[in-house]
Amino acid sequence: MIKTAYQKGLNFAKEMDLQDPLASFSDEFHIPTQKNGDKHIYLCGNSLGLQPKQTASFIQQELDDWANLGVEGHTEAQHPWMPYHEFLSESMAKIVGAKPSEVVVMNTLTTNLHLMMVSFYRPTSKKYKIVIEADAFPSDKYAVESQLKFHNIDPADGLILWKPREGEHLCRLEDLKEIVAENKEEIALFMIGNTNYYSGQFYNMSEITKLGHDNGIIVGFDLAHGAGNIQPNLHEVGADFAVWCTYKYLNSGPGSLGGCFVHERHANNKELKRFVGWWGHNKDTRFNMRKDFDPIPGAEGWQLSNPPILSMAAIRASLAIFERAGFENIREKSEKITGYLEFLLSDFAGDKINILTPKNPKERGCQLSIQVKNADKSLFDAITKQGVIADWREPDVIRIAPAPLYNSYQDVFAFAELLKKLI
Ligand SMILES: Cc1ncc(COP(=O)(O)O)c(C=O)c1O
Ligand SMILES: Nc1ccccc1C(=O)C[C@H](N)C(=O)O
Repeated sequence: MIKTAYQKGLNFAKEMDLQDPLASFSDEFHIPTQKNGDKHIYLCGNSLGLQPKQTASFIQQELDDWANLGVEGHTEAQHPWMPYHEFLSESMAKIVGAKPSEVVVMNTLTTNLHLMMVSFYRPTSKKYKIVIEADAFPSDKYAVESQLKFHNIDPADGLILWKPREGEHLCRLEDLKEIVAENKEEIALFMIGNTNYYSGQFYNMSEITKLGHDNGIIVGFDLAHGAGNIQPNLHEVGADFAVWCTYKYLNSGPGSLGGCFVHERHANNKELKRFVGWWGHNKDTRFNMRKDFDPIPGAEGWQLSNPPILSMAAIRASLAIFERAGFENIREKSEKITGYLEFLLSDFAGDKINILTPKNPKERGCQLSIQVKNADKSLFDAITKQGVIADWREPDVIRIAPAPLYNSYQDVFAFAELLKKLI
């Protein structure tokens, strides 16, 4: 009887894989291998995405051009290094729903967050507070606290935490509205991590942005867990700025460069204060060297330095896969495969498993954050021992993220069966 149910479940997962139009993409990635030679079940794209097989050749091309051309590669490489970041903008813009002139790949996430706050967090003695989710990623919290301190504002006064209610795990928009109603004259900035790294909750960006703008508040998003996972539609939503990394769902390698969005309404505002460097200067006169700073209109104008081409080559390799797969198809599979994971878990969850992530597919990406009653990290360690790579966040959450580009329905089925056996 049990065997039959198992077989039925497995057959269903196999059938879903057969019908999956993105199924062949998993062959384009290196799937980590266990010591016994079997492939791992990799459900950890929320932390570090897998390596596309074509990444090596994209990087090799730049190494070859460097070997053969030396400095001339800046202009003569197959993909000249001088404008290299421009080769990424169009594909990256599609991923975050922006115009190419609104996005730039540069630096890393926390650096970009600081650069954006230099420009967009301009506190006055009356309007100086920053709102952030209580469960924001630590780096974001450190960054906003240090910006407050930089402006001689005590975080105990200047930082407002948007918290879930007592006994709940998710933040409610009505509570953010309440915060605004109580502090509207004083709030200068919303800095919201979307999708939230811990709960997997994807907040309604249009409503948050409208709420902010209606009250004279600048709105910025950290899309570390959003980019390549959900569609943030940044231009339409009207956010002022956003930052993200490319090593999670964008599969560009550990510590790879980040992305940055500046809405086009700020593109030509030369009055905006910013920290600058020569790569943000007008390209026609950049090498005249002695000109006053003349920012490139749009997001490119926030660049500081000439970027690391080898890292950008990895991003080009990854974005080429997104172009071929089509982001809408990725989203479609994401909803299905995460829904399938949720279905399998709820089948045996009883009161043992609590999924923190919202049920509504429009309020989440592919990650489910799972709490198992009375479990400690030994459960996670047992899962790991059986070949599943997922991650654990203190105090008691296992994050599972089926990434539509390389995970199969059979991966999800195998994980659910394992968890069922272990709890
Ligand atoms: C939401 C969020 N913000 C910030 C970071 C830090 O990014 P970075 O180390 O690239 O600055 C991460 C992940 O590391 C993250 O998930
Ligand atoms: N970049 C890293 C380097 C080392 C270890 C973890 C990370 C992560 O990215 C963690 C991720 N931001 C998270 O949501 O947990």
